[in-house]
Amino acid sequence: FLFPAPSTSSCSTCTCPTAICPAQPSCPPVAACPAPVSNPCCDTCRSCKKERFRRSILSNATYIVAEDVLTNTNSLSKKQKREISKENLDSDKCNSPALQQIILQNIDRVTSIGKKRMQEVAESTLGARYNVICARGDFSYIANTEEYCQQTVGDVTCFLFKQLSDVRFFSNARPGDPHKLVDLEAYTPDKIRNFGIVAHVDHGKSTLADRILELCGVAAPGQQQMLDRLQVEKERGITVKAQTASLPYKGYLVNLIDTPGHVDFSAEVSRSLAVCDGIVLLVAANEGVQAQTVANFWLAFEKDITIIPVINKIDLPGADVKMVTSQLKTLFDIEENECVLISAKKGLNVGQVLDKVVENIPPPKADPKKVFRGLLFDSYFDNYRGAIAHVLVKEGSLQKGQKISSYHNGRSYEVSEVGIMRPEMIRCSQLFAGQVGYVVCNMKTVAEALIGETLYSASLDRKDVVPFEGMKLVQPTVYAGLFPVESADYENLKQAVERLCLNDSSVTVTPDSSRALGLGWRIGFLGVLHMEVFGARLSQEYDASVILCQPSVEYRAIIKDNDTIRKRYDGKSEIRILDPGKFPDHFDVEEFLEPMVKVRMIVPSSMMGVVNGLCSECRGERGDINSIDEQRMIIVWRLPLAEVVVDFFERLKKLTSGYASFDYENDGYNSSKLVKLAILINEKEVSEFSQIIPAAMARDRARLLLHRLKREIPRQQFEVVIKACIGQSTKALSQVVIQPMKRDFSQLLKGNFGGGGMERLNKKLSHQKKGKERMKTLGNVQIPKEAFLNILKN
Ligand SMILES: Nc1nc2c(ncn2[C@@H]2O[C@H](COP(=O)(O)OP(=O)(O)OP(=O)(O)O)[C@@H](O)[C@H]2O)c(=O)[nH]1
Repeated sequence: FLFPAPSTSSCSTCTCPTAICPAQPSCPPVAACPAPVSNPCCDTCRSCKKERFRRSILSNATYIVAEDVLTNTNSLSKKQKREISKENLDSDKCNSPALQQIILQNIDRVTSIGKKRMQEVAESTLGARYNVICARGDFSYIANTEEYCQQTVGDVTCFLFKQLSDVRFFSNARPGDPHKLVDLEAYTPDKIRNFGIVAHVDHGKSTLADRILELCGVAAPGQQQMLDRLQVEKERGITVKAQTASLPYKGYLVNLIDTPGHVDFSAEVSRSLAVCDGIVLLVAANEGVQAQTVANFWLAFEKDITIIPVINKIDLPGADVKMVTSQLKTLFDIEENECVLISAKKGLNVGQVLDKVVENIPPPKADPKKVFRGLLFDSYFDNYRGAIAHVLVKEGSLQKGQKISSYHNGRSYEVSEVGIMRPEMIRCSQLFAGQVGYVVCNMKTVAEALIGETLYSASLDRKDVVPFEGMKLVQPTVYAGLFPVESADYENLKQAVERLCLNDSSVTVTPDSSRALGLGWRIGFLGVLHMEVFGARLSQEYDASVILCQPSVEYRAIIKDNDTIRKRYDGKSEIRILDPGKFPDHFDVEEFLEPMVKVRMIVPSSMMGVVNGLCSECRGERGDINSIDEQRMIIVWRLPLAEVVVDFFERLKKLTSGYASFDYENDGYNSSKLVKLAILINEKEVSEFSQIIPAAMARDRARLLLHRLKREIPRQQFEVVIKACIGQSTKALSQVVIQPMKRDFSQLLKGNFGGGGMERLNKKLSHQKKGKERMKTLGNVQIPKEAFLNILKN
């Protein structure tokens, strides 16, 4: 019996579950327990013994048994079972490091793909039959094995073992066991603090969250990025999804939300702030205030919530605390003495941050006396349990079995589980007013768990319920085609896309198709990084191979005020243009519109010139310029989004050697001259390569496309002319020629340059030329699929 479950009794040293022990109803509390190795009550009381045995079976128990006894487990006495397992305790195959590594590398959200992959890797590397059991929470099994490993990652426990014969999966933990459930009743609103950690990218949010988890005794020291659970988050070291953790601290329940720093995920930040009464605004001492810091400050300021300024990374040699405090004073009027100086990495002064949180952030405005009403602020999809909603309980309480309704969706549910994140899901008996937790209530899709939804007790009449102010829905800014690499994988990919979308409500999906790439989708994302993360998650979590095409933005066209013309566009006065195949006729359009963004950049003063040059090259309009200290300026430009999504940030980083930071927000539409850039190969249009772009970008884009096409299309028997043209015109904006393959007739000369040799050669060459001309008019250019992939790929 190798991995005892965490102690569930109120006494850490004595395993006696006090609540069911009639002999000793007052088992000493944890602190006062005098190390009773053999607590008398456990030996004398029958029901206690019985319960203990039941627990030993139903807790995380791994029985390592010999092959012959496995078939006969039922006949084993309880004692025998324990002894058998003890015998194997010394085995060096227990928790084998090789298996541990395989689990850590392959564990995901317990999808069958993840399990299969883990099994395959173990079998191929270790050359024996292996099996995997994965589940959330406690589970028990009897496995006949001689080598195994049990590992918990996040809220998933995984048992990978060399399989000698059958496995018996015992049962999940008892869901209703009151000993397992955390009781949060003591945390009344005045004992609760809800706050978010916000900062620019890489200023140390997740590291600070790790240290806070350690300080609150929830995590072992030294663990990293505990709130970044997705593989893509771990690999790239970025936070993509905001995560909550409810932690006990000095008699308070502090709910922290670790938010993403990258501009693409700023919607996550504003969503998180809806449930916070304050923020910890983190600034790295070596980099100072950056673009995202400014954006986050104003977000919190507008919401009128408490801001606790914290300067991180003070251990670094390049840390300049004076510079940061003066920047904070200039930009936000924050006094030097308000700042907490910490090193999240070293764990220095982290306690001071929590003390400030408790002292300065007000308790949530919540009323425990009323009937339940809660705000749904986030959700994700679990393959087994459907949508899991994260809620802030504003009034009353929420518990298992309670009937609730959703205000906007108008549906009713029965709550099957409530709990808090710590950072794994921990079941609780009840969630009380002011607390942040999760609720499972048989919502089938995330669409039902609408962000900003008001949940209320079904005992209330809908007309008496005041809904919470909804949250602003974020609109995608960039769109890209998504196709399976092999058309046969379409159905599998469809399922994967649907599931992933359930976890990421900010993407939009519309079916699309292409002659070259088959069936697929046009997907709307919040930015290019969001798009990359989506692609990476598809391959990592669903094992899918996908082609993500080059991103484009959503243009619009105002149709001329004429009934006949408007009829062609379903009577609409304004249309969205995403598909080049549906680009409207210029004569029908009054005006084309292109999306604009307000870009805020913080750059060293010495590099102002180059940055301004870049922005005006990108058709920008200059906005405000302010200095934040002697060395840094904050500059604002209004730029077309199409210019920003391509490679603006890379160019900015290159020009400023990485010293500039940037952040943008949508800023309406501008009138623009748009064109359709068509690619003609031997005078035939290949629609897959067509693009809608502002006329100003057409020439550069045409050159780039033609350069790629020339590289990718193999030489043919005849000459191939590739032209980039505007709209229906056949006049080339740019053109490249791929020379034909030629047969070498020079051997005909055989050194005979005079006489008939030269003549024969010329005759052959002229025949060849004529033949190729004929083929050029008749033949189709062969474009291999790989060429399509390489050109269309982002
Ligand atoms: N020297 C030093 N390094 C730190 C400190 N805090 C964080 N770091 C490092 O800074 C890097 C970024 O830290 P993260 O915690 O991932 O930053 P983040 O703000 O969560 O990043 P995003 O989620 O991508 O926005 C990591 O390499 C950390 O080890 C600190 O106090 N001192």
